[in-house]
Amino acid sequence: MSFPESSSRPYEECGVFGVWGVPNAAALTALGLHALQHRGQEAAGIVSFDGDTFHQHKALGLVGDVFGNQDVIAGLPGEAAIGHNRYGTTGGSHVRNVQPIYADYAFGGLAVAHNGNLTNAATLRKALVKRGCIFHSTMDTEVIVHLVAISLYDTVIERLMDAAKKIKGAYSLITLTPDDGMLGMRDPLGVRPLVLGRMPGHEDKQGGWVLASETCALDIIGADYVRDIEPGEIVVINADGVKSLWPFGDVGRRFCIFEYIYFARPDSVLEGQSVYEVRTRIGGELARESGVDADVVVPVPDSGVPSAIGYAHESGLPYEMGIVRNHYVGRTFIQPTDQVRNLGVKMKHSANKAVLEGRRVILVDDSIVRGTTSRKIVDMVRAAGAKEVHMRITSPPTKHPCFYGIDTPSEKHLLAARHSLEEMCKAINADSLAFISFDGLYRALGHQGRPVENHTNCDACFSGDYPITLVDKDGNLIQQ
Ligand SMILES: O=P(O)(O)OC[C@H]1O[C@H](OP(=O)(O)OP(=O)(O)O)[C@H](O)[C@@H]1O
Ligand SMILES: NC(=O)CC[C@H](N)C(=O)O
Ligand code: SF4
Ligand SMILES: [Mg+2]
Repeated sequence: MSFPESSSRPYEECGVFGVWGVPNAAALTALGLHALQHRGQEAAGIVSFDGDTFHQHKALGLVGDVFGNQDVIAGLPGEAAIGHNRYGTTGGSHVRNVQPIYADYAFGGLAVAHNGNLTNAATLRKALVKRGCIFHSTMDTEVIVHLVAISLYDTVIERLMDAAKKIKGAYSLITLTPDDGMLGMRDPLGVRPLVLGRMPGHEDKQGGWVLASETCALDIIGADYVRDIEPGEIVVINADGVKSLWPFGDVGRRFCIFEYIYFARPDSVLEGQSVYEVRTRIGGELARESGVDADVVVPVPDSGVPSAIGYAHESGLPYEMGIVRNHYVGRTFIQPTDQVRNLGVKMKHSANKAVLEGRRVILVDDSIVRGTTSRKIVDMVRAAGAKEVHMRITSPPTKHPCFYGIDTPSEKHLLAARHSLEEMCKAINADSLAFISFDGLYRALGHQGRPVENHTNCDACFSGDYPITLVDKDGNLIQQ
């Protein structure tokens, strides 16, 4: 099993979704996964439970391709279902690496869907294989399935809690069991999101429950947002309602700050904050920190849009669509080689001469990873006749890989890890380049600045301050 740092791809993560106590749960799950498509485009899967038997369908591809056929949904009966959109962090893009993972135990079946990445999966896997466990995939998630199997506790919930105490890393999990219902679980620091929703009831029947990575997946099926699952919380959802368990106690919280900057959909609300509003505020902070004389503010679509609106508002400059996005091309970083990725950027964006010609342009994007997008866009904007191009980025420089569920490239591929600001500016051919400061970013989240102590969020890909031990990478356990 390879650790994600070997990856030459840019980043992405996964979406999880589950429904309990609602007719046609699989159809709702397919809709929920559709709303979460931006979180993973490699593979999709659903496992349903009809009160007696589990059913599953999973395949490589987009949700629409995998679940576009009514017969497929009809083959997933039941009032409970969980689903997963994958972009792998540990384990390649193969048919055997599609989630949810389903396993048959002596106590019955269990399905698991995971967003995040375990930092001790390789270490645990080694030990599990040694004691006879036979793995069917190369995903980190599968160690959870085996830890549940070998646990000496009686109930599934106790076994899952036992497994949770052995794994390290980031995880938002949804599991489906025959007797205990649907379970949702967030890692002790709550690095990845997970929200609870409820379907409206009808006549004397109460509405069922929904778990999802983001609130946009509740909206698509008409579910009401109830609350976020808390860091370290396990919710058990069944006919008795929602019961919370706290196996870890309170160890703080470190929600991924990049969810706000890039991953999440702008119409989602995470940890009580609208993603759209946070992004527009980051744009405002950026305009205050690194304003420049110019004629027009242009977003790099899609993720640069809300921040460019905030930047334009704060600077008083007009906001214009100087770059038009082709909506039939997905996120560029899903392309596996640099050559294809370069072409992908051209396929995806085109310059709008009517806005750019003769103008001094401020471009706003969320991040520079390899620099592929910025370089292409700046050249494109110049070729369309822009007089000056100033690049403004709504994250601090990305200098470190993520080990918590985002498939970032290793340091050697990260432009900011190896170059100064001036070198980066030159590399992307811009007239000026500025990133949001850490304090500006945290101000946009409602803080005074980046907390010196009692950190509230994970920002390790910018700061190198990893809140959860990187067991496999550092070899701690292996040495022990
Ligand atoms: O420096 P790079 O390696 O090019 O990566 C950075 C780019 O990748 C992402 O965009 P992407 O087009 O993937 O997705 P989006 O449509 O959501 O902005 C991100 O928004 C940056 O624009
Ligand atoms: N990006 C993710 O959240 C992926 C989940 C899991 N680590 C996998 O590789 O399948
Ligand atoms: S390292 Fe970056 S992307 Fe990964 S969890 Fe932390 S903030 Fe998010
Ligand atoms: Mg982008």
